[in-house]
Amino acid sequence: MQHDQGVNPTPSKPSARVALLGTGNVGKAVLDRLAAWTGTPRGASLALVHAGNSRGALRAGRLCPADVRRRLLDGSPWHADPVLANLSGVADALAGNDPAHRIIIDATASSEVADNHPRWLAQGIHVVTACKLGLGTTLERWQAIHDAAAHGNARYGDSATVGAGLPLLRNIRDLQAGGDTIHAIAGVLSGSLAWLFNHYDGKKPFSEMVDEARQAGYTEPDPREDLTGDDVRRKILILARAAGVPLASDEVEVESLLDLAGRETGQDRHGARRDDSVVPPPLEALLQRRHRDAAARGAQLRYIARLQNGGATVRLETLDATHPLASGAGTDNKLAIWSDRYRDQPLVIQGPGAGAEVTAAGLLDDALRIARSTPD
Ligand SMILES: NC(=O)C1=CN([C@@H]2O[C@H](COP(=O)(O)OP(=O)(O)OC[C@H]3O[C@@H](n4cnc5c(N)ncnc54)[C@H](O)[C@@H]3O)[C@@H](O)[C@H]2O)C=CC1
Ligand SMILES: N[C@@H](CC=O)C(=O)O
Repeated sequence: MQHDQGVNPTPSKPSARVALLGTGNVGKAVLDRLAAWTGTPRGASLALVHAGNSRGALRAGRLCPADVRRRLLDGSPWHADPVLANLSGVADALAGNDPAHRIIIDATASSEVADNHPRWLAQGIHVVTACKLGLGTTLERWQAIHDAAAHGNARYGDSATVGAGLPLLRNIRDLQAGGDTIHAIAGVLSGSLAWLFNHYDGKKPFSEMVDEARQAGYTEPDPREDLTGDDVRRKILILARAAGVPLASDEVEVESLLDLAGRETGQDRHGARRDDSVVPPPLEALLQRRHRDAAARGAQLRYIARLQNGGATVRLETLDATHPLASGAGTDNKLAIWSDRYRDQPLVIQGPGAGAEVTAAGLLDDALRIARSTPD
């Protein structure tokens, strides 16, 4: 599968036609970034022709991103026309008479949209995605995406799926392209949990902080996806598969924070869900105690994913302050990669790993790389 790495800037080629799916936290930030590029070469290289969400869609020869954004803010109706809103019509929106690239930007968390990635790729439409459900769930879907991209000679821009656009996948691929085998990777891959554990002091309820992280746009649309470890499971799967270890989803051993609390009290996750709080009282108590114990020895709580010896784990760890993965602030993700050339000391990449702006930037970096390449 071709990824979005080749850059071949050629002035005066037709603008790539772009469809944006999803106008939530990330999609809005994509629109803001596109609006800020109006009248610039970057803006000229990407023509937004379709913007859709679960309510409907807008479509035109060239949509004005600022207008689309305004219509979201003022609540103007979006066409609920099934032809426009229906995913099967998105490819039509991208059709044109010139050989311009066609790009779908997926800023949804929708499995239905991810199901369509292989179909679009097979049609030669490039897909750029923040959604991890394409590469980070079943091996069958992951394989279908690879096969379809090869068949359609299309690219799959996945920078935003892990690390919210940090160059994690790119470095793993570059190392392998240079002849290295990836031996192991380990890191903090959840921006929301990093933010939570960086700010939690055991005084303010963890549940309130989860709500703050949600409002700041760091969590998944459903924060339980972060707390159960499902989001990190998908990310370590995406990294592992890119590193040449084709793990199935259930081969990742995940310690869900929700189950962790349930195990202590004998209440299962479903029992905990019935009281309708995202962070049930047993988890509050458990985190308070784990935080107090860690702080007493100057250590940090970190939710760590590891790929080693062909297996992967995700769990809450207490790391000494001097541990290479312990440092970091805000939503920082931090990934250590061991390979042939980085055998003793790993390559370490760190930076903000959640948030609408960085994610939108990662998506549009991928889209620009595609737009600047020569259509095949
Ligand atoms: N928030 C972050 O820091 C990061 C988020 N992501 C990913 O970005 C994606 C979007 O996240 P948010 O913007 O926070 O979600 P959100 O819930 O704010 O927005 C999702 C959008 O998708 C739309 N949508 C749902 N089904 C659709 C369909 N069938 N067709 C068209 N649109 C549809 C919804 O109407 C909504 O506009 C998720 O997959 C998330 O995992 C990735 C990296 C970082
Ligand atoms: N919910 C995710 C957002 C980015 O993928 C996270 O917390 O990292």
